Amino acid sequence: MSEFNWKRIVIKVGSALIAPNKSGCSSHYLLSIAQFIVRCRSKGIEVVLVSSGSVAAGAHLFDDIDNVPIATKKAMAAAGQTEMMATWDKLFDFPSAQVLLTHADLRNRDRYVSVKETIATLLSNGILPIINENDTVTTDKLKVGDNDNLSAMVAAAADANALIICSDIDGLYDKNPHLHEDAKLISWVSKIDASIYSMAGGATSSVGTGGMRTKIEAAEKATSNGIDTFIINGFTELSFNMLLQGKNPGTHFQPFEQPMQENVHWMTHTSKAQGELVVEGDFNETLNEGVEGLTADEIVEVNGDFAVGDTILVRRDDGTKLVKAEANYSSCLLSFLTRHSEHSRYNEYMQKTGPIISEKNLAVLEEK
Ligand SMILES: Nc1ncnc2c1ncn2[C@@H]1O[C@H](COP(=O)(O)OP(=O)(O)O)[C@@H](O)[C@H]1O
Ligand SMILES: N[C@@H](CCC(=O)OP(=O)(O)O)C(=O)O
Repeated sequence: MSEFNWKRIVIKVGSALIAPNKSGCSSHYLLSIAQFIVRCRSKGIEVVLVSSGSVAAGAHLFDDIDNVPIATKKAMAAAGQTEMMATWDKLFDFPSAQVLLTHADLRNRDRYVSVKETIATLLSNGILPIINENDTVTTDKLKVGDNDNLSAMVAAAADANALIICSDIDGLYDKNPHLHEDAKLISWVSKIDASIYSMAGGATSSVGTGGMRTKIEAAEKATSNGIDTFIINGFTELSFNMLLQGKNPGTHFQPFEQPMQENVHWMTHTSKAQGELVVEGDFNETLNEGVEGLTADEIVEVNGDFAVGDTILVRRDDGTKLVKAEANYSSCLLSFLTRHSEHSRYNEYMQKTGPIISEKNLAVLEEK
Protein backbone atom coordinates (compact mmCIF):
# COMPACT_ATOMS: atom_id res chain seq x y z
CA MET A 1 0.00 0.00 0.00
CA SER A 2 1.34 3.44 -0.84
CA GLU A 3 1.68 6.19 1.72
CA PHE A 4 -1.22 8.51 2.47
CA ASN A 5 -1.08 11.62 0.37
CA TRP A 6 -1.57 14.20 3.13
CA LYS A 7 -0.37 17.78 3.22
CA ARG A 8 -1.76 18.72 6.62
CA ILE A 9 -3.07 16.61 9.49
CA VAL A 10 -4.61 17.10 12.92
CA ILE A 11 -3.67 14.66 15.69
CA LYS A 12 -5.91 14.50 18.76
CA VAL A 13 -4.41 13.01 21.90
CA GLY A 14 -6.67 11.88 24.77
CA SER A 15 -6.06 12.48 28.50
CA ALA A 16 -5.14 8.86 29.27
CA LEU A 17 -2.07 9.18 27.05
CA ILE A 18 -0.82 12.37 28.69
CA ALA A 19 -1.70 12.01 32.32
CA PRO A 20 -2.55 8.38 33.03
CA ASN A 21 -4.14 7.90 36.47
CA LYS A 22 -4.36 11.64 37.13
CA SER A 23 -0.91 11.62 38.73
CA GLY A 24 0.69 14.37 36.66
CA CYS A 25 2.03 14.28 33.10
CA SER A 26 4.11 11.46 31.77
CA SER A 27 6.03 11.45 28.50
CA HIS A 28 5.88 7.64 28.40
CA TYR A 29 3.18 7.40 25.69
CA LEU A 30 3.90 10.79 24.18
CA LEU A 31 7.32 9.75 22.86
CA SER A 32 5.97 7.71 19.96
CA ILE A 33 3.35 10.38 19.16
CA ALA A 34 6.08 13.05 19.16
CA GLN A 35 8.25 10.86 16.94
CA PHE A 36 5.34 10.45 14.53
CA ILE A 37 4.88 14.24 14.44
CA VAL A 38 8.60 14.71 13.74
CA ARG A 39 8.53 12.12 10.95
CA CYS A 40 5.44 13.68 9.39
CA ARG A 41 7.08 17.09 9.42
CA SER A 42 10.24 15.69 7.86
CA LYS A 43 8.05 14.36 5.01
CA GLY A 44 6.62 17.86 4.53
CA ILE A 45 3.28 17.09 6.25
CA GLU A 46 2.14 19.99 8.43
CA VAL A 47 0.82 18.93 11.82
CA VAL A 48 -1.64 20.48 14.28
CA LEU A 49 -1.91 18.85 17.70
CA VAL A 50 -5.11 18.90 19.76
CA SER A 51 -4.11 17.82 23.23
CA SER A 52 -6.41 16.90 26.11
CA GLY A 53 -5.07 16.30 29.57
CA SER A 54 -5.02 19.62 31.40
CA VAL A 55 -7.57 18.51 34.01
CA ALA A 56 -5.94 15.09 34.43
CA ALA A 57 -2.47 16.69 34.58
CA GLY A 58 -3.46 19.24 37.22
CA ALA A 59 -5.51 16.90 39.40
CA HIS A 60 -2.60 15.68 41.54
CA LEU A 61 -2.10 19.23 42.87
CA PHE A 62 -5.51 19.19 44.58
CA ASP A 63 -6.70 17.49 47.77
CA ASP A 64 -9.79 15.89 46.26
CA ILE A 65 -9.56 14.31 42.81
CA ASP A 66 -12.87 12.57 42.20
CA ASN A 67 -16.38 14.04 42.01
CA VAL A 68 -15.01 17.56 42.36
CA PRO A 69 -17.10 20.66 41.61
CA ILE A 70 -16.75 22.40 38.23
CA ALA A 71 -14.76 25.27 39.80
CA THR A 72 -12.13 22.78 40.99
CA LYS A 73 -11.98 21.14 37.53
CA LYS A 74 -11.36 24.57 36.01
CA ALA A 75 -8.60 25.21 38.53
CA MET A 76 -7.10 21.79 37.72
CA ALA A 77 -7.18 22.71 34.01
CA ALA A 78 -5.40 26.01 34.68
CA ALA A 79 -2.70 24.30 36.73
CA GLY A 80 -2.38 21.27 34.43
CA GLN A 81 -2.28 23.16 31.13
CA THR A 82 1.21 24.60 31.79
CA GLU A 83 2.51 21.18 32.86
CA MET A 84 1.00 19.59 29.75
CA MET A 85 2.51 22.20 27.42
CA ALA A 86 5.91 21.87 29.12
CA THR A 87 5.79 18.08 28.69
CA TRP A 88 5.11 18.36 24.95
CA ASP A 89 7.64 21.13 24.49
CA LYS A 90 10.44 18.96 25.92
CA LEU A 91 9.83 16.41 23.16
CA PHE A 92 10.37 18.77 20.22
CA ASP A 93 13.36 20.70 18.95
CA PHE A 94 11.08 23.10 17.05
CA PRO A 95 8.79 25.72 18.57
CA SER A 96 5.24 25.02 19.63
CA ALA A 97 2.39 27.43 20.36
CA GLN A 98 -0.46 27.17 22.82
CA VAL A 99 -3.91 27.90 21.37
CA LEU A 100 -6.80 27.77 23.85
CA LEU A 101 -10.29 27.97 22.38
CA THR A 102 -13.91 27.89 23.46
CA HIS A 103 -16.92 27.27 21.28
CA ALA A 104 -17.61 31.02 21.37
CA ASP A 105 -14.38 31.50 19.38
CA LEU A 106 -15.53 29.07 16.70
CA ARG A 107 -19.24 29.67 16.30
CA ASN A 108 -18.83 33.35 15.42
CA ARG A 109 -17.75 33.56 11.79
CA ASP A 110 -15.31 36.48 12.24
CA ARG A 111 -13.61 34.86 15.22
CA TYR A 112 -13.52 31.51 13.40
CA VAL A 113 -11.80 33.10 10.41
CA SER A 114 -9.33 34.72 12.80
CA VAL A 115 -8.56 31.29 14.37
CA LYS A 116 -8.09 29.85 10.85
CA GLU A 117 -5.61 32.58 9.99
CA THR A 118 -3.65 32.12 13.21
CA ILE A 119 -3.32 28.37 12.66
CA ALA A 120 -2.25 28.88 9.04
CA THR A 121 0.32 31.49 10.09
CA LEU A 122 1.79 29.28 12.82
CA LEU A 123 2.11 26.41 10.34
CA SER A 124 3.71 28.50 7.63
CA ASN A 125 6.32 29.56 10.19
CA GLY A 126 7.13 25.97 11.15
CA ILE A 127 5.50 26.25 14.59
CA LEU A 128 3.44 23.37 15.98
CA PRO A 129 0.04 24.60 17.21
CA ILE A 130 -1.02 22.73 20.37
CA ILE A 131 -4.73 23.31 20.88
CA ASN A 132 -7.00 22.62 23.83
CA GLU A 133 -10.34 23.87 25.04
CA ASN A 134 -9.93 26.83 27.40
CA ASP A 135 -11.57 24.91 30.23
CA THR A 136 -10.81 27.57 32.83
CA VAL A 137 -13.12 30.16 31.27
CA THR A 138 -15.83 28.02 29.67
CA THR A 139 -19.41 27.77 30.80
CA ASP A 140 -22.05 25.34 29.59
CA LYS A 141 -23.15 27.90 26.99
CA LEU A 142 -19.63 28.61 25.73
CA LYS A 143 -17.97 25.21 25.62
CA VAL A 144 -17.45 22.57 22.95
CA GLY A 145 -17.27 20.13 25.87
CA ASP A 146 -14.99 17.46 24.46
CA ASN A 147 -11.79 17.50 22.46
CA ASP A 148 -12.99 14.95 19.90
CA ASN A 149 -15.52 17.42 18.50
CA LEU A 150 -13.03 20.25 19.03
CA SER A 151 -10.43 18.39 16.96
CA ALA A 152 -12.91 17.99 14.07
CA MET A 153 -13.70 21.71 14.18
CA VAL A 154 -9.97 22.43 14.24
CA ALA A 155 -9.36 20.04 11.33
CA ALA A 156 -11.94 21.97 9.30
CA ALA A 157 -10.48 25.33 10.35
CA ALA A 158 -6.97 24.10 9.48
CA ASP A 159 -8.06 22.75 6.06
CA ALA A 160 -6.54 19.42 7.09
CA ASN A 161 -6.58 16.27 4.92
CA ALA A 162 -6.68 13.89 7.88
CA LEU A 163 -7.80 13.74 11.50
CA ILE A 164 -6.12 11.10 13.67
CA ILE A 165 -7.80 10.54 17.03
CA CYS A 166 -5.40 8.77 19.39
CA SER A 167 -7.28 6.97 22.13
CA ASP A 168 -6.74 4.30 24.79
CA ILE A 169 -8.31 1.64 22.58
CA ASP A 170 -7.64 0.14 19.11
CA GLY A 171 -10.59 1.89 17.44
CA LEU A 172 -14.37 1.59 17.26
CA TYR A 173 -15.72 -1.82 18.26
CA ASP A 174 -19.26 -3.03 17.62
CA LYS A 175 -19.76 -2.63 21.41
CA ASN A 176 -17.62 -1.42 24.30
CA PRO A 177 -14.83 -4.03 24.59
CA HIS A 178 -14.26 -3.13 28.24
CA LEU A 179 -17.73 -4.45 28.96
CA HIS A 180 -18.14 -7.16 26.28
CA GLU A 181 -15.46 -9.79 25.66
CA ASP A 182 -16.82 -10.69 22.21
CA ALA A 183 -16.66 -7.09 20.85
CA LYS A 184 -15.22 -6.87 17.32
CA LEU A 185 -13.08 -4.07 15.89
CA ILE A 186 -14.66 -2.20 12.96
CA SER A 187 -11.78 -1.30 10.68
CA TRP A 188 -13.66 0.57 7.95
CA VAL A 189 -16.72 2.81 8.12
CA SER A 190 -18.03 4.02 4.77
CA LYS A 191 -21.08 5.85 6.14
CA ILE A 192 -21.87 7.13 9.61
CA ASP A 193 -25.49 6.43 10.46
CA ALA A 194 -27.60 5.46 13.48
CA SER A 195 -26.23 1.89 13.41
CA ILE A 196 -22.68 3.24 13.91
CA TYR A 197 -23.78 5.54 16.73
CA SER A 198 -25.58 2.63 18.43
CA MET A 199 -22.21 0.85 18.85
CA ALA A 200 -20.73 3.67 20.90
CA GLY A 201 -20.78 3.86 24.65
CA GLY A 202 -19.37 6.44 27.04
CA ALA A 203 -15.90 6.65 28.56
CA THR A 204 -15.06 3.98 31.11
CA SER A 205 -11.69 5.43 32.23
CA SER A 206 -11.56 8.04 34.97
CA VAL A 207 -9.81 10.60 32.76
CA GLY A 208 -11.63 10.38 29.38
CA THR A 209 -14.52 12.62 28.32
CA GLY A 210 -17.21 11.45 25.92
CA GLY A 211 -16.03 7.94 25.05
CA MET A 212 -16.73 6.68 21.51
CA ARG A 213 -19.85 8.73 20.86
CA THR A 214 -17.95 12.03 20.67
CA LYS A 215 -15.34 10.36 18.43
CA ILE A 216 -18.04 9.30 15.98
CA GLU A 217 -19.51 12.83 16.09
CA ALA A 218 -16.02 14.12 15.29
CA ALA A 219 -15.66 11.63 12.44
CA GLU A 220 -19.03 12.72 11.04
CA LYS A 221 -18.01 16.37 11.12
CA ALA A 222 -14.60 15.72 9.59
CA THR A 223 -15.58 13.22 6.87
CA SER A 224 -18.35 15.51 5.60
CA ASN A 225 -15.58 18.03 5.05
CA GLY A 226 -13.61 15.51 2.99
CA ILE A 227 -11.19 14.72 5.84
CA ASP A 228 -9.86 11.16 6.25
CA THR A 229 -10.56 10.21 9.88
CA PHE A 230 -8.98 7.50 12.04
CA ILE A 231 -9.45 6.32 15.61
CA ILE A 232 -6.26 4.57 16.67
CA ASN A 233 -4.61 3.21 19.78
CA GLY A 234 -2.17 5.89 20.90
CA PHE A 235 -0.51 3.59 23.46
CA THR A 236 1.36 1.65 20.80
CA GLU A 237 4.11 2.78 18.43
CA LEU A 238 2.86 0.25 15.89
CA SER A 239 -0.19 2.44 15.17
CA PHE A 240 2.03 5.30 14.06
CA ASN A 241 4.40 3.09 12.05
CA MET A 242 1.40 1.67 10.21
CA LEU A 243 0.04 5.13 9.41
CA LEU A 244 3.44 6.14 8.03
CA GLN A 245 3.30 3.09 5.72
CA GLY A 246 -0.18 4.05 4.51
CA LYS A 247 -1.89 1.30 6.54
CA ASN A 248 -4.92 1.61 8.79
CA PRO A 249 -4.08 0.64 12.38
CA GLY A 250 -7.59 1.13 13.83
CA THR A 251 -10.89 2.42 12.47
CA HIS A 252 -10.83 4.40 9.23
CA PHE A 253 -13.84 6.56 8.36
CA GLN A 254 -14.25 7.25 4.66
CA PRO A 255 -14.33 10.94 3.74
CA PHE A 256 -17.11 12.33 1.52
CA GLU A 257 -16.06 12.44 -2.12
CA GLN A 258 -17.84 15.74 -2.48
CA PRO A 259 -17.12 17.73 0.66
CA MET A 260 -19.49 20.48 1.73
CA GLN A 261 -18.68 24.05 0.80
CA GLU A 262 -16.43 25.53 3.53
CA ASN A 263 -18.86 28.11 4.93
CA VAL A 264 -21.82 25.71 4.75
CA HIS A 265 -19.76 23.10 6.64
CA TRP A 266 -18.93 25.70 9.29
CA MET A 267 -22.60 26.63 9.65
CA THR A 268 -23.71 22.97 9.80
CA HIS A 269 -21.04 21.50 12.05
CA THR A 270 -19.28 24.24 13.98
CA SER A 271 -21.68 27.09 14.56
CA LYS A 272 -24.29 26.42 17.25
CA ALA A 273 -27.84 27.80 17.10
CA GLN A 274 -28.53 30.33 19.84
CA GLY A 275 -32.27 30.27 19.21
CA GLU A 276 -34.89 29.13 16.76
CA LEU A 277 -37.77 30.20 14.58
CA VAL A 278 -40.70 27.83 14.23
CA VAL A 279 -42.36 28.32 10.85
CA GLU A 280 -45.51 27.15 9.14
CA GLY A 281 -46.38 26.88 5.46
CA ASP A 282 -44.45 25.43 2.56
CA PHE A 283 -40.88 26.33 3.42
CA ASN A 284 -39.62 24.76 0.21
CA GLU A 285 -41.61 27.29 -1.76
CA THR A 286 -40.65 30.07 0.64
CA LEU A 287 -36.94 29.52 0.04
CA ASN A 288 -37.42 29.39 -3.73
CA GLU A 289 -37.75 33.15 -3.52
CA GLY A 290 -34.48 33.30 -1.56
CA VAL A 291 -34.22 34.33 2.11
CA GLU A 292 -36.52 37.30 1.38
CA GLY A 293 -39.30 34.71 1.07
CA LEU A 294 -39.42 34.18 4.85
CA THR A 295 -41.84 36.74 6.26
CA ALA A 296 -42.97 37.51 9.81
CA ASP A 297 -46.45 36.02 9.33
CA GLU A 298 -44.95 32.56 8.61
CA ILE A 299 -43.19 32.56 11.99
CA VAL A 300 -45.29 31.00 14.72
CA GLU A 301 -42.68 31.03 17.50
CA VAL A 302 -39.42 32.79 18.30
CA ASN A 303 -37.44 30.78 20.87
CA GLY A 304 -34.23 31.61 22.75
CA ASP A 305 -32.29 34.77 23.26
CA PHE A 306 -30.28 35.70 20.18
CA ALA A 307 -28.67 38.83 18.81
CA VAL A 308 -28.16 40.07 15.25
CA GLY A 309 -25.47 37.88 13.63
CA ASP A 310 -26.07 34.87 15.91
CA THR A 311 -26.80 31.51 14.32
CA ILE A 312 -30.40 30.35 14.56
CA LEU A 313 -32.27 27.22 13.54
CA VAL A 314 -35.42 27.43 11.44
CA ARG A 315 -37.68 24.44 12.06
CA ARG A 316 -41.23 23.20 11.69
CA ASP A 317 -43.40 22.68 14.76
CA ASP A 318 -43.09 18.88 14.33
CA GLY A 319 -39.34 19.32 15.01
CA THR A 320 -38.12 18.97 11.37
CA LYS A 321 -34.95 21.02 11.04
CA LEU A 322 -35.00 23.19 7.93
CA VAL A 323 -32.05 25.58 7.86
CA LYS A 324 -29.34 27.09 10.05
CA ALA A 325 -28.63 30.72 9.24
CA GLU A 326 -27.46 34.02 10.68
CA ALA A 327 -30.22 36.14 12.24
CA ASN A 328 -30.61 39.64 10.85
CA TYR A 329 -32.86 40.59 13.78
CA SER A 330 -32.55 40.03 17.53
CA SER A 331 -34.99 37.58 19.17
CA CYS A 332 -36.51 40.49 21.08
CA LEU A 333 -37.26 42.60 17.99
CA LEU A 334 -38.41 39.59 15.99
CA SER A 335 -40.86 38.50 18.72
CA PHE A 336 -42.36 41.97 18.65
CA LEU A 337 -42.53 42.15 14.85
CA THR A 338 -44.09 38.72 14.43
CA ARG A 339 -46.76 39.59 17.01
CA HIS A 340 -47.60 42.67 14.95
CA SER A 341 -47.17 41.22 11.46
CA GLU A 342 -50.67 42.33 10.48
CA HIS A 343 -49.62 46.00 10.85
CA SER A 344 -48.44 47.35 7.54
CA ARG A 345 -46.07 49.84 9.16
CA TYR A 346 -44.04 47.00 10.73
CA ASN A 347 -44.04 45.12 7.42
CA GLU A 348 -42.74 48.26 5.73
CA TYR A 349 -40.07 48.51 8.42
CA MET A 350 -38.99 44.92 7.73
CA GLN A 351 -38.91 45.49 4.00
CA LYS A 352 -36.50 48.38 4.57
CA THR A 353 -34.36 46.57 7.14
CA GLY A 354 -33.96 43.43 5.05
CA PRO A 355 -34.65 39.68 5.31
CA ILE A 356 -35.11 37.91 8.65
CA ILE A 357 -32.21 35.53 8.00
CA SER A 358 -29.02 36.11 6.07
CA GLU A 359 -28.11 34.04 3.01
CA LYS A 360 -24.35 34.44 3.66
CA ASN A 361 -23.58 31.10 5.34
CA LEU A 362 -26.95 29.43 5.13
CA ALA A 363 -27.05 25.64 5.57
CA VAL A 364 -30.03 23.63 4.39
CA LEU A 365 -30.58 20.71 6.78
CA GLU A 366 -32.80 17.64 6.34
CA GLU A 367 -35.24 19.10 3.84
CA LYS A 368 -36.27 22.56 2.67
N1 LIG B 1 -17.98 0.72 20.82
C1 LIG B 1 -16.88 1.09 21.49
N2 LIG B 1 -15.65 0.83 20.97
C2 LIG B 1 -14.53 1.22 21.61
N3 LIG B 1 -14.52 1.89 22.81
C3 LIG B 1 -15.71 2.19 23.38
C4 LIG B 1 -16.95 1.81 22.74
N4 LIG B 1 -17.96 2.25 23.51
C5 LIG B 1 -17.42 2.88 24.57
N5 LIG B 1 -16.06 2.86 24.52
C6 LIG B 1 -15.18 3.46 25.52
O1 LIG B 1 -14.59 4.64 24.98
C7 LIG B 1 -13.28 4.75 25.55
C8 LIG B 1 -12.46 5.78 24.79
O2 LIG B 1 -12.97 7.08 25.00
P1 LIG B 1 -12.37 8.07 26.15
O3 LIG B 1 -12.25 7.35 27.46
O4 LIG B 1 -13.15 9.34 26.10
O5 LIG B 1 -10.89 8.23 25.61
P2 LIG B 1 -9.98 9.47 25.21
O6 LIG B 1 -9.40 9.99 26.49
O7 LIG B 1 -8.96 8.81 24.32
O8 LIG B 1 -10.82 10.47 24.49
C9 LIG B 1 -12.79 3.34 25.51
O9 LIG B 1 -11.71 3.10 26.38
C10 LIG B 1 -14.03 2.55 25.93
O10 LIG B 1 -14.10 2.44 27.33
N1 LIG C 1 -10.08 19.92 27.71
C1 LIG C 1 -10.00 18.78 28.61
C2 LIG C 1 -10.12 17.49 27.84
C3 LIG C 1 -11.51 17.06 27.51
C4 LIG C 1 -11.54 15.75 26.73
O1 LIG C 1 -12.22 15.68 25.70
O2 LIG C 1 -10.75 14.75 27.19
P1 LIG C 1 -10.46 13.36 26.38
O3 LIG C 1 -11.72 12.57 26.28
O4 LIG C 1 -9.44 12.67 27.20
O5 LIG C 1 -9.95 13.76 25.04
C5 LIG C 1 -8.64 18.73 29.30
O6 LIG C 1 -7.65 19.24 28.75
O7 LIG C 1 -8.57 18.15 30.38
